[in-house]
Amino acid sequence: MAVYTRLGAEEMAAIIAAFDVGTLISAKGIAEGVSNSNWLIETQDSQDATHRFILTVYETRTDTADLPFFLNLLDHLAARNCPVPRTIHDVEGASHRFYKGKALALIEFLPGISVSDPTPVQARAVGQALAQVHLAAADFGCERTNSMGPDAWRQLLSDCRSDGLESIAPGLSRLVERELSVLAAGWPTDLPRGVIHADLFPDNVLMLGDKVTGLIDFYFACTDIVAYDLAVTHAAWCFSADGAEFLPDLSAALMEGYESVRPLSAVERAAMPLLAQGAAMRFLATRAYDWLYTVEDALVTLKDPMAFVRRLEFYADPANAEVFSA
Ligand SMILES: Nc1ncnc2c1ncn2[C@@H]1O[C@H](COP(=O)(O)OP(=O)(O)OP(=O)(O)O)[C@@H](O)[C@H]1O
Ligand SMILES: N[C@@H](CCO)C(=O)O
Repeated sequence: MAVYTRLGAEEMAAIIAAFDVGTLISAKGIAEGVSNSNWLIETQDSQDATHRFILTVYETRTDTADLPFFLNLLDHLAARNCPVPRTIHDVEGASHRFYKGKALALIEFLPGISVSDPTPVQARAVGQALAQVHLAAADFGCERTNSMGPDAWRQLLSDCRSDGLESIAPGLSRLVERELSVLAAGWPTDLPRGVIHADLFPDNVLMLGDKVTGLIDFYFACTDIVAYDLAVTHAAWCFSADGAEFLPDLSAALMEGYESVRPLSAVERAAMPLLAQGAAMRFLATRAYDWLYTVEDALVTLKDPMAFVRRLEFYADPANAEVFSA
């Protein structure tokens, strides 16, 4: 359940009035998502036409200093025909406002649903959309450090401590230690960098049939290795949810879709197995940390770290490197 902030009807109407999008006629809290509070907003304009928006109130996990990067990026990509929501600027032209000390933004509502069992055709479309974002962001001009990069994984996993990792699964601390050394020794420094989404899981993609209608939740977007974003997306889309089964048809379709728009260079392709190990480590780290330290009565459903331990083991096996070959 992700509505942490309570807003009365009059408060909501006053907030919406600052955006010049008509009169508020309904506001429904959205259950999905864990970081911020979200509402589906409906308004009516002077011609009685209705319009839909998403209102987000940013909670503690989002640093408001990063909002110009996230929100300007949406506008930049939307202007270049990427399927991302535009931000609605307020009557003063600002992309976000503050209400009772919290930042909020109104963004375009996009139709579509998040698929749970993607088909290869859908995976191909996601690969294309991701590559389109990478190309369209090339002239964005703003930078943001990846707050979930290799240093953050190491810190989170060290905070989990060996006994914490062992309580999740016997042998996990050894595996993590070994793989962190492999990643530290080989993490590439010479690959093309750019703006990446960094969290393109199926729940962050809206689809209608085989068409991608929305890429959402850009709140981990940052400047990093572009091919790493493809590795994150591969880890997120090409396995059964528990990570036990690799889905080769989805993998081939995702890679093919991506490369139909932005072909990988030879060095990027050669780095993919290691980048994918890094991607698996990133989600293993955040999930393990949340698994150990989220208070029991929190409203969120915890995500299983083992699902990414299995992916890490898959990517670390040299026999599987061929999934990234041309
Ligand atoms: N532009 C949009 N159009 C339509 N629906 C949207 C849009 N943005 C968000 N949603 C809906 O709101 C939900 C939550 O959005 P989002 O994933 O951005 O929230 P969050 O709390 O930041 O997520 P998380 O904690 O998973 O990172 C989505 O699953 C989707 O159902
Ligand atoms: N998409 C992430 C959560 C946000 O970092 C996960 O599934 O673990």
